[in-house]
Amino acid sequence: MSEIYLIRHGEITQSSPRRFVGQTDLPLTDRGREQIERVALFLTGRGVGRLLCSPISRCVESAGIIGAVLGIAPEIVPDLREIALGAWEGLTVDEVRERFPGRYEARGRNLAGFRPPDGESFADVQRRAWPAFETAAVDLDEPLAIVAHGGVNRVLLCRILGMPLENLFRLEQHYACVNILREDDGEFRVATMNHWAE
Ligand SMILES: O=C(O)[C@H](O)COP(=O)(O)O
Repeated sequence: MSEIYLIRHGEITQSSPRRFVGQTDLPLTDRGREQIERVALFLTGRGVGRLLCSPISRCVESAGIIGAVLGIAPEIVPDLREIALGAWEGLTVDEVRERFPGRYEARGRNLAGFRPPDGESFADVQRRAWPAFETAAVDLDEPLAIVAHGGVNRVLLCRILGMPLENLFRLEQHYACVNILREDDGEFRVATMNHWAE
């Protein structure tokens, strides 16, 4: 049995009102870097031998900070990238409602299956992210750390918890939170969810 630390990247700049981010490449804020430095300290001494991250720069940067402290080179895993929100990326909820009437509400009724134009559904994300996660996380000899996203972490947690994707936003994922998972004989358990410190 070994532990998997599933982490969300640190804070990024968000405008107010909030805009859909998806795969848009936004950098960490200074606060986000500090949050991740605290995660690196939390992981110190826990025997983490491998560090994976999404290819999007907020995760690459977060993993770089953690890797520098732990002395591990991060490995990029393309299938851990955040959900593609296509034509909705960069828009506010009001702008989506204006440009795509009724679609924001349609998404709310079908979070698992709804795809924005040129985008993905959460079921699509689960289909690609779960095999990437599982391949890396079974039969571990030493603890593993993964830096990914709010959407990716939630679909992985839903799968482990046996929760329908329709409920995924009930799972909180703060910036720089750590979820502690345990794997035994191909079975995963969630030991701690959304652990974070300010
Ligand atoms: O807010 C969004 O549109 C995306 O889910 C971004 O999530 P992330 O900040 O965890 O990448």
